[in-house]
Amino acid sequence: MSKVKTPIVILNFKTYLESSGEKALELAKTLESVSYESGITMAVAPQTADIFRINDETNIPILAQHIDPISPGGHTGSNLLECLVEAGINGTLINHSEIQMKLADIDKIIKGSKSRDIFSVVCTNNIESSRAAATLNPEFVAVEPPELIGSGVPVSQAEPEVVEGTVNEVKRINKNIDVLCGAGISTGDDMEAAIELGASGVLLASGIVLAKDPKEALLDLVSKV
Ligand SMILES: O=C[C@H](O)COP(=O)(O)O
Repeated sequence: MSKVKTPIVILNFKTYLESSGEKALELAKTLESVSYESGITMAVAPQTADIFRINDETNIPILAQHIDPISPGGHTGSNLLECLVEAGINGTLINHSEIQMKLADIDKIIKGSKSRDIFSVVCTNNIESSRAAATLNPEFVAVEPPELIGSGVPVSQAEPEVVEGTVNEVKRINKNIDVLCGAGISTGDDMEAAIELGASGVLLASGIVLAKDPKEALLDLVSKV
């Protein structure tokens, strides 16, 4: 698998109306334009229903928000890896704080993704869970203290020791794993602080999706990289 160029900004669309349907496509096109203008790698994690169209109409890297640990067959309402690959994903979030998984299932999705050249971003909530995630060899570990998610209080400024400690622990286990940080990130100062703490980028949502002008917010986010 070719290494994803860092620093990277991954925007999780979650299930906000501002990043659903037509607005998901519009936001993906905005990220594609800002990525091209700034030279900074950007990727989107839209809802499953929006993946195919975003892949069809843009060249921005796409992540699934979640992949169910299932094999093809009799399952209803699940996200099957093989189907998401055909829809056009390049990567996947795994174990996001809002849809957590068992360790064995995280391992299964990482292995299945690697075999299909899909990069994995395993979400964790502290240094200890980041250490455990690193032993499974994903491409990325994204540390996000749950209490800061959606708070507008950036982890890189509020809990820098969690970011720095995660970088140190993950790199001790496998120096090839890149660490991202997320939760409350929204400005260029937040991203600059994350990079200074050793992170290779950020995973964010509300600071951009709910911004009055998402393009302006994205340009500010990468203005100090
Ligand atoms: O996936 C993104 C994280 O949950 C952070 O969300 P947030 O940027 O709204 O705090």
